[in-house]
Amino acid sequence: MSATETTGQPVPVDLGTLLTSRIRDVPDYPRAGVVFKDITPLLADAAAMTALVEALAALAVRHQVDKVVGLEARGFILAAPVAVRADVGFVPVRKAGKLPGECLSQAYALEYGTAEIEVQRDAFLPGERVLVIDDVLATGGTAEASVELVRRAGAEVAALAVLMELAFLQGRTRLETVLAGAPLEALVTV
Ligand SMILES: O=P(O)(O)OC[C@H]1O[C@H](OP(=O)(O)OP(=O)(O)O)[C@H](O)[C@@H]1O
Ligand SMILES: Nc1ncnc2[nH]cnc12
Repeated sequence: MSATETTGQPVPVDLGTLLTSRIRDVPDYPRAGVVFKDITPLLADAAAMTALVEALAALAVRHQVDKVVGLEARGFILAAPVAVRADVGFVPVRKAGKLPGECLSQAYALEYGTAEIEVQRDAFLPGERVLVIDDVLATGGTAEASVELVRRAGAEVAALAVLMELAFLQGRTRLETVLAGAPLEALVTV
């Protein structure tokens, strides 16, 4: 996206500013007291989505990953085009009961509930390097469970990337131990 100066020349807009401008706050959703970060305006904006996918694909390349993992459901929307752009495979981590065949499961709590996620046991070759992608890091429960699950499936978590980190919920601190030095990349922090 670009703004237009009085000269008529396009001026590049900072990525963080662009992404933030396309994420909408929805108070008291899905529960009273939660401010929900709605990414649908960003998904509907081709220029913003392109910039987001390019930034995440650059991380996949920089961290030399073999696979990109997306977390159901919003993580899928970001991770699948990133995998294509980075020319690596995509692996879905799904809510329990959705994947066929032998799966590994991990239960967890998130900002507004509890859930269980699964990955197929044969999703990775041993030691494959993986970039885990999600839209929002809130309490870190989902990210923590996914990192543990991916490791249990035999892969190495090279990095975890999120579109938006809600810093006041301290997910980054919670993830320090499980990440064990693997970087947490947040494109936007609020
Ligand atoms: O850091 P946490 O407190 O764990 O919260 C973050 C998670 O919450 C949302 O997922 P949700 O389970 O609502 O799934 P959705 O993508 O299917 O809407 C979001 O997409 C993250 O995965
Ligand atoms: N506040 C929030 N907005 C969007 N997704 C979330 N997942 C967990 N907390 C969230």
